[in-house]
Amino acid sequence: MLSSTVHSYYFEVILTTIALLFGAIYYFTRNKKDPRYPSGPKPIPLLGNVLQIGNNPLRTFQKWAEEYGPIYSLRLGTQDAVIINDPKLVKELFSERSSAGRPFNPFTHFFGKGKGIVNAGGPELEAQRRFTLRKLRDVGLLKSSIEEALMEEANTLIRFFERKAGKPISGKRLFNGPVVNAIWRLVSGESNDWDSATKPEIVEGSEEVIKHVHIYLILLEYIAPGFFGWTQWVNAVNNFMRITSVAVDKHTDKLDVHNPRDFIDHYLVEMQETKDPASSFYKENGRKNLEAIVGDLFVAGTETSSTTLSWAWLYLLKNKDIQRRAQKELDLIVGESRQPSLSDKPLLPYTEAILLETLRLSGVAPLGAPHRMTADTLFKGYFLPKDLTVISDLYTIHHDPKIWGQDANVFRPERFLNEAGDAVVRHEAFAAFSFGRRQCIGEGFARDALFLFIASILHKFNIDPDPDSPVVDTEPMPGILVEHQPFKCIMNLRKH
Ligand code: HEM
Repeated sequence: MLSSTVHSYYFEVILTTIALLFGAIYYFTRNKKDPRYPSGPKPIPLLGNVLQIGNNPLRTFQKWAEEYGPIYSLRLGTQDAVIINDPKLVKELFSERSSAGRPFNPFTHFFGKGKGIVNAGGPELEAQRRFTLRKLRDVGLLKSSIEEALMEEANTLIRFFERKAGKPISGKRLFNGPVVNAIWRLVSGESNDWDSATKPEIVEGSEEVIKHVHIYLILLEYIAPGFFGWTQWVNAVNNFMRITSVAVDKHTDKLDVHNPRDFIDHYLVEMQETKDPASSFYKENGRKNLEAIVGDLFVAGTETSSTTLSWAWLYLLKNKDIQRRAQKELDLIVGESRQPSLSDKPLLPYTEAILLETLRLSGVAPLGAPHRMTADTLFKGYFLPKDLTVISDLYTIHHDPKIWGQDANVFRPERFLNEAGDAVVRHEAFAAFSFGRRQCIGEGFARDALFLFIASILHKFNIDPDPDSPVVDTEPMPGILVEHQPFKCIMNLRKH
């Protein structure tokens, strides 16, 4: 009896030893890297470098950039990643087809189930991306209706501030309504009064999705979904997708192929003209892609744009002299009797420079969106294996004193102007919308919308401090996007 217990004990010890040995061999062979793989901070088993990243990832990445240079590696849990913080290198690598994949992400995947743009890949993505980009950029019907819609949104914003003039207002979430409405108009042609007592369904729906996003959702989906918010988030996404699906149904019923009015109409026309069953625009596949793209435009476009606008408000609140210089330019070009329009843009370089400097300094999408290598690649002597995650550290690029000078952390719109101060200059290291094959497709729309909103408000109002609330500093709060601290301001009508 005793001998059989001892026997089975030894047997278990031997089995465990063999299992551990195999585990160790697997771990070390799996982690044995090509000698040309970029180096980086030393990871620990299972957690990788996660603990070293700490509670201020942006600062940690800046420190690692100094220590390890423009390309270095990290291990995020069991996932290998390479970080790039040199604008030329990001541009060059992201222009290559082999860097244009996306790693699996439960959030974006839940929205599009691999369809659409943000989370898709391969030839289907290329066709969908090309079509959407063309429609957003086209100087055609859609483009002119976008301009008209943006002017109206800017006007609603002015009326909103007129009613609030002289009273303290919170600078947080101030621009969600107009931004969501502008994108919804572009997509569905429908306009809603975001400032009404009951929030329009689309504003409420997209705010719910954002409200329930937090970084722990990814892990907690598997542990206690109801308690930690996964279920609420899934419900919010399903509700949003229902709104989209209803809009597509309505458009299908009323479609006039000779007179497409908005993005959904344009897409439905493309679907009708597609006769090849293998095409990503064909029937059911086309419908799935269309609904996924609508979700993508909201996920990628709303929070980025409205947070950028809030940052502009904070920078302007803290820089009265910059407000005055922009207002001087606006008074000279636009005058008193009308609202600024997009056609004024070339003559309002200082106002545009305010927007560019806000995009640079705030860095709302600090790490862009992660890419995935789709093939083994040798890049600048470094070996980047297939399936490696590649992250562009746009925040470090935008705050690098070697690029922007010793005042890299100062809000100074002049850095985007020529010497005479009368034209905007292109800065090669300006990376807010990233570069290459997955570069933001909403850049033109975002730059037009944000420019028009900033110009229209500065034309009419001064942004002043609330004497009862301290003016906060501009140190960002770390998160998925870079958010400012809560602040209050008072909008005072200007006396021309
Ligand atoms: C201030 C506003 C915005 C900023 C800073 C911004 C920034 C970015 C960045 C950094 C990326 C990642 C690019 C990459 O993967 O390398 C991206 C992707 C994307 N953006 Fe934007 N974006 C903004 C507004 C918008 C708007 C208004 C829309 C749509 C109307 C939009 C639609 C998209 C889409 C669909 C993608 C995914 C592209 C792809 O996967 O191929 N963005 N954006």
